[in-house]
Amino acid sequence: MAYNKLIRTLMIEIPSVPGSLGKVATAIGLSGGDIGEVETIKVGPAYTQRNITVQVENEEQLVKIIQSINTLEGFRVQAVSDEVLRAHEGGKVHMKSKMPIQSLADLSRVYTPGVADVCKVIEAEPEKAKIYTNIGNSVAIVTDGTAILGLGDIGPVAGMPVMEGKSALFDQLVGINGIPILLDTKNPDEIVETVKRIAPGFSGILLEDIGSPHCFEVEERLKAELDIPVMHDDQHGTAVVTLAAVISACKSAGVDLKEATVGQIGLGAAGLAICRMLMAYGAKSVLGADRSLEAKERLENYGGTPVDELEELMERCDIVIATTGVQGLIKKEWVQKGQIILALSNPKPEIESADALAAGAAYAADGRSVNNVLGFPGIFRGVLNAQSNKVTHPMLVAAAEAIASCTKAGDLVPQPLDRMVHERVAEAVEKAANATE
Ligand SMILES: NC(=O)C1=CN([C@@H]2O[C@H](COP(=O)(O)OP(=O)(O)OC[C@H]3O[C@@H](n4cnc5c(N)ncnc54)[C@H](O)[C@@H]3O)[C@@H](O)[C@H]2O)C=CC1
Ligand SMILES: CC(=O)C(=O)O
Ligand SMILES: [Mg+2]
Repeated sequence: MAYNKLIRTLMIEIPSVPGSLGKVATAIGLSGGDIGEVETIKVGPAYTQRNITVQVENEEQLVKIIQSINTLEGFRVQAVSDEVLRAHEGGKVHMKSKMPIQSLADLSRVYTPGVADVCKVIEAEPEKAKIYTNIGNSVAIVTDGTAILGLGDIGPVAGMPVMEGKSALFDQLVGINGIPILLDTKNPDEIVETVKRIAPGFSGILLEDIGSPHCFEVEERLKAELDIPVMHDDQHGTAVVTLAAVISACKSAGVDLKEATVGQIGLGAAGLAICRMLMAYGAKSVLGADRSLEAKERLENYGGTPVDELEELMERCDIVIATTGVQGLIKKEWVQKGQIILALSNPKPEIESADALAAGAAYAADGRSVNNVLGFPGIFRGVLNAQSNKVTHPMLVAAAEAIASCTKAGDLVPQPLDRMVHERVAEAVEKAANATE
């Protein structure tokens, strides 16, 4: 099933006569729905109850499907459930014990009194905590909830599904223990103070969905004040993956980045970091637009060129990247022939890739494929493997080049679930860390 549509499960009561399931399938198909799994819940003499999963474009189409099933004689949609919500029931991650605790001997080994000896070993030699606890493999995923995806300041608790998602990805892609930490403050001093105080339990800090401009100060201060690696994913994870996509797009389109003009729409956390990365990587010039004057001034301070009108930026640039959180911001008629367009906002892009391509773009991608999931797991795996206490610019460039090197000809980035990509990123980052230390 495609992942940009709504997925719903319909619980339907169907007459127990041959051909009934076919009638439901036809009703769903004629209304434009796409059928996934079909599950039989109960078979009775008169009625059979089935769960049918359908993929639909929008809520209106869902309503149409339900109405058309209900107009069939003897058929009734009893309930509609949301597969995505169902997948989140009870949360997506779970802290689990690695040790079986079946006997009293196990208990005294894993817990008291045995554990006290381990505490004393660590007290005498604190670095042994990395051997005898999971601190060496744990990263805090810290948010204040101020820029959750492109949903804005919805608060840390509403942002928890995203943090649990990052945690699940850390675990499954690179075996890191990612612990979500929700902060009940947006005050930079309090964020820094709180993260510093919880830092002893972790070997790295991934700042996530902390909005601009306070994210810049928070990250800089934590980097300076902590002796473990700190990275704001929305800035640097995104910049890494965007650079990888730009490298691939330039290669495929025969564009030399050193001769290219890049336009960045949205100069917040992601946008400013992307500009800085592309300028450092040698783009000829980087233009940037934002509705905030301060954001444009920040770009200018880093050597970029602010532009006031989006249309002007679209006209002047070979490569356009957007991270505003505003769905549909880029109009089809602004797209130039042969342009490379990365509309990276989640959950919905500034322009659909199909529309950008139809309007003449040579390459187009959105934030579901060009996504920092390709970056942050391998970056932290590499940094932890190298036992480095920082994430540096050369490590980020090495990560971007590793992602680009795993990309198939014609694609902009590799498939995020390809474990080999994350291994390559980790190796490249570890190598870059060892080269600088
Ligand atoms: N694909 C990916 O891996 C990633 C995508 N993103 C997406 O980028 C978007 C922004 O995220 P952040 O940079 O963290 O947020 P942010 O809040 O730090 O930045 C958003 C910026 O866009 C500007 N903006 C908003 N509306 C605008 C408009 N109509 N015209 C011009 N500028 C406008 C704001 O002034 C702000 O500077 C979100 O939708 C997020 O999902 C962010 C990180 C990773
Ligand atoms: C992917 C991500 O981190 C974001 O959209 O905020
Ligand atoms: Mg994010």
